[in-house]
Amino acid sequence: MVSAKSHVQELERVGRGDPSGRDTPVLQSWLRCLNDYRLDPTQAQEAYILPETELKEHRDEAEELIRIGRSAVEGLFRHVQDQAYVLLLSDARGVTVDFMGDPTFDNQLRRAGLYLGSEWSEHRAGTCAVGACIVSGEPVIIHQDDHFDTSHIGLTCTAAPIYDTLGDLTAVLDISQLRSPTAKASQQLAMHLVATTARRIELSNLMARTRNDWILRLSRSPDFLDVDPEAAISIDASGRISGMTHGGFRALARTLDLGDGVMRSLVGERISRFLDIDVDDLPKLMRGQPDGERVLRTRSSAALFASAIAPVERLRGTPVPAPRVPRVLRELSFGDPAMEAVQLRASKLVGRDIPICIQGETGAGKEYLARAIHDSHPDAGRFVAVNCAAIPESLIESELFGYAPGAFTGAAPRGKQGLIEAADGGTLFLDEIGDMPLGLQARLLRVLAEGEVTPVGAHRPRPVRFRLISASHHRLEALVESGRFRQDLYFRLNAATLSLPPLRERRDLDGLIDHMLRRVAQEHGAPLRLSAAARRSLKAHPWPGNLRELANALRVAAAFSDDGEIGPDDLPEQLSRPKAETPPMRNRPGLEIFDQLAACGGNVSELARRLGVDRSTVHRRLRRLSAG
Ligand SMILES: Nc1ncnc2c1ncn2[C@@H]1O[C@H](COP(=O)(O)OP(=O)(O)OP(=O)(O)O)[C@@H](O)[C@H]1O
Repeated sequence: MVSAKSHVQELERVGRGDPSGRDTPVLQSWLRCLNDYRLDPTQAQEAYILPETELKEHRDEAEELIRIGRSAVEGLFRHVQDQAYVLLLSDARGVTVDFMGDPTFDNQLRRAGLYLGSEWSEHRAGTCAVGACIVSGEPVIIHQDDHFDTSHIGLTCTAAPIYDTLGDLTAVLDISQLRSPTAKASQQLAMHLVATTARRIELSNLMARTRNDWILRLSRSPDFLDVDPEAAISIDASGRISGMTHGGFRALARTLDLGDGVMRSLVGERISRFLDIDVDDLPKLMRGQPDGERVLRTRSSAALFASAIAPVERLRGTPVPAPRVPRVLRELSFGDPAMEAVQLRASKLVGRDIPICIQGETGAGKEYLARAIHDSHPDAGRFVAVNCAAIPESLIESELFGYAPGAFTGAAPRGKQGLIEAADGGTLFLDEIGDMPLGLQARLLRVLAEGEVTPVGAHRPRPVRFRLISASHHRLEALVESGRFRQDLYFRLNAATLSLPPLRERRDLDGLIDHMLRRVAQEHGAPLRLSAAARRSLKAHPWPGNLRELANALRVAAAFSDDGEIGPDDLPEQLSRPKAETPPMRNRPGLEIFDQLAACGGNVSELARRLGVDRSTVHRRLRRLSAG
């Protein structure tokens, strides 16, 4: 590697106009750094990582792109992770909004700026792949001392732009290494991979956004036309262009010899201006037609292989129906607006490969909701629930990951399958994820990134595929801020957040009471009625233990009621007694735990600390009480 001193000298020579053997994109970027941004090559600047709140804004804006790009980016990462590559998805301002790297090298990656939240705009970081790509709009390799700032001259970075369907650069996909061979040519394959992945993301984006239009896929060769075309254009029912990938723009621009920078202006043009077809010809280009017939001519007489996809509406014959909330999800509430919003959002996530994070106070129904989402899918596989707070820390690893035969003293001789593997093909529900020890968070992150689990003591990873739903009563963001929860895991888990309202804020208490009473009556084996006075007591209670406390109260009342009529005296103490009275110890022992929990703001860990017991003990007590 060149020394910082000789690097600065070279930059100064270029600044004076001396000839240089560097690639043109690198030289152009150096000159922008020196002349436009007035960066001082002698002042090395560490990589800049955005503060949490700012990063969240960038991520929120890029949410859809991150979701659409996720599977392509994960696919690329699987190919390159063995070569210690890191992947960064940055937004159009150069801020890294998604990141994949080996968690083992976290500290080094963060220091080098190859991390979530790093800003790689050219005016801040100097010549770098993301920054140069944003300015030029072209894929670029910035290898080692191509970087402007001496802090970055050990890195090799290759980036490709991602354009939105109207032609604006919306993101940059970057693949980087902390250490690499000296020759720049070593990064050509990286360049090819990153450009291909960017093209696929653009295609997914186009397909997702233009469901009511035709999609025309084009390539200069028939190979992979249906699965990985060079270019794609969406066309509306009147034959006008409604969007395109960047490859699509190039294909059109070539036909009329148009220059760069006019992509946006092609939207709204008739496709027949560029290609020898109109919208009525598109059905002939659909899959299933003979390959030889799926060729068309451009207005400049070049031949292109083409493949058309009909609008979704046309394929179904009817307009796309609004999502209906499946029955299991519908039964979660009885007219509460906040819950209805949760139910609608949840119904859109059923059967999708999007991690869901459920937030809500203890007993608010997080696991119940997770099961309802799972059960709403007809082919859902197993539902494996893991309470990270209830399993003692020393056992979590082997419970989750399983272990190989003879992995440790006392291990079962045939080894043991872990809960993650047990969820293969189904749903893994990680309850109280905020209580997962930091070391295991890194291991879980690896499972999620790689789709593989390695049992304790095993040498070979096993592939796993599951839907992930996590839950926490902690505000995970606060845990991230205090360093108790990994930020990268947090971002991976909460692709979609569902926040359950606490029971005291719900406006459907009457409906809920009736619904739960019917269920308790079934368990009880006899009909139950609630007196008006008992209902008033239930409605006056603040429900610190939420739905669990309500279910529990009704079970207790059912047990005390003599003739199936529940009166106020049948309710647990904390509900039936006037607020100022000292409780006589008449009720089932242990129910006061709900009040104690409320005093701790619903925080099980805090209550465990105050009682001087394990979190798992508190959970066991709560569960025992709610099991009636
Ligand atoms: N919508 C609902 N209708 C009927 N009963 C419900 C509903 N939601 C939750 N419950 C009941 O409330 C109790 C607590 O629910 P659940 O275990 O899902 O809460 P949680 O938020 O996951 O609790 P924790 O934070 O302690 O893990 C359970 O007994 C469950 O059966």
